Amino acid sequence: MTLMIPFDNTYAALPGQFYSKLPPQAVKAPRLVAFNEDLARIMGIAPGEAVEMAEVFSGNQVPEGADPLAQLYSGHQFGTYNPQLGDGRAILLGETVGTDGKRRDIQLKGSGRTPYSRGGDGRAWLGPVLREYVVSEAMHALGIPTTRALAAVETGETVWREGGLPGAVLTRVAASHLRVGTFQVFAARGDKVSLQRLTEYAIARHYPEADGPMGLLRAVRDAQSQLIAAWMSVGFIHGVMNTDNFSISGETIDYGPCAFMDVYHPHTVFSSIDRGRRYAYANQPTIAVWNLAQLATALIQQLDDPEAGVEEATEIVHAMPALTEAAWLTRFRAKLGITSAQDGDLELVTSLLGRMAENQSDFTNTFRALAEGKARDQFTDPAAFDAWENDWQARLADEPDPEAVMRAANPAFIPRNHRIEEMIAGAVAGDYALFHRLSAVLAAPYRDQPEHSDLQRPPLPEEVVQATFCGT
Ligand SMILES: Nc1ncnc2c1ncn2[C@@H]1O[C@H](COP(=O)(O)OP(=O)(O)OP(=O)(O)O)[C@@H](O)[C@H]1O
Ligand SMILES: [Mg+2]
Repeated sequence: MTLMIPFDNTYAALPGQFYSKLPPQAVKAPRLVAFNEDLARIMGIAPGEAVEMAEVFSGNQVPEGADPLAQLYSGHQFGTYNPQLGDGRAILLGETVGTDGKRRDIQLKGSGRTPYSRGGDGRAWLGPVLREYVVSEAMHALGIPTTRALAAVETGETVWREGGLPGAVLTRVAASHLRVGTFQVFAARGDKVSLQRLTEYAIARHYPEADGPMGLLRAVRDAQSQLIAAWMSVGFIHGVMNTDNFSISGETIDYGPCAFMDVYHPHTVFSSIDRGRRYAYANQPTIAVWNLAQLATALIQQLDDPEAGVEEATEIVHAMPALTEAAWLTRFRAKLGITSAQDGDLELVTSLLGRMAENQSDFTNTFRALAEGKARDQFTDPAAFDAWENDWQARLADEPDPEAVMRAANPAFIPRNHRIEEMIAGAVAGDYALFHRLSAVLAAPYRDQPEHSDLQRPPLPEEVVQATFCGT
């Protein structure tokens, strides 16, 4: 068996301003720890022996047909513009077109220094690599647009963070790695030609029906409002929604400090560096609008008269909150078993969420329990649920099969933080059992799997993860 990746590269054919071409840096002793056969199959990749795959997915061996490069981008980090970021620890190997006709990037993350590394070492350690592997695959199984994980390799090298940690490389797959920041860097430089080229490229690759820069803006807005609503519906907190982590394709990207909420509270933040709570759970829709406004600002720079584009761009951006709210309401209706729309639905949802916040309710388990008639147990004061339940039951009267709707909208399993941490601790000690179990269970998050009910349990007080770290 020889690994075969049918590369078909387009980004590498763009002009040189968009990237730096260089191979990944070799590592000492690569060992393949995970390979996603299902994803490989869709991508038309023929797997090879583990040893060969370890060589390729660590970056030690550049596979035939790859055209490795680091992409240039910039971005607003916590609201402050950083003029040059770029892949400081990632290498795009190239693209494939899958058996489903979809074009996907294949990128190594943690593959060594590049011209964009600034002070960084270009590396990743095993913890964040496995976190991104499990959580991104869980998001996919939840039905939420996301980058995916094709492989994970331990490098056999030590990465220095707070102390010495095992190094690793993630092979990430994405519809593309175009970010809002990819546009911002050329707008900031006043490079209209590159901006136009990039706009054409993004339209051709993601939104062929879009008409010009404003059509692209509209398409990104629509995709992102759906995405944010989907995040909200599963209690996902991205944690670092900087414009360089905001994709043009509408996929979730960069699983650095992300986390799923256990106890519901709208102000929940996990990321240790998000001291201003900018990226709190309930702020995500607003931040998405802010990010879209940065894309709008960048895109209009390519117009002959940027001022003339301001009005249309503003209108497009201003329509985003209503679109996100509509998508949000559709999702939360489904979480209550409702498929039709009636006045009062919004109040029904917000009233439940308010009671959950006051009663320490576990977000995932409360919604899942609705279909099982056990939700009142999730409230410190069950009477708070009873008062709401009457209105809800009355609303369900016209719904043909609310239970099936709820079971398809409310996952039984999410990647809970304390389990992710436990998995990482295990893997660092050489035990991948929990990694494999989480991967298997989270592949079917809407299915009852009573033999894995321990993975549904919220953390005990001593297990609660207080903070997640970008220190990746
Ligand atoms: N260890 C590192 N060495 C060099 N550059 C790094 C390192 N970690 C992060 N960076 C760079 O810092 C910037 C912002 O980091 P961020 O945490 O958003 O990215 P990331 O997690 O590496 O990548 P991505 O957004 O591709 O998932 C990026 O330009 C990234 O490449
Ligand atoms: Mg990033």
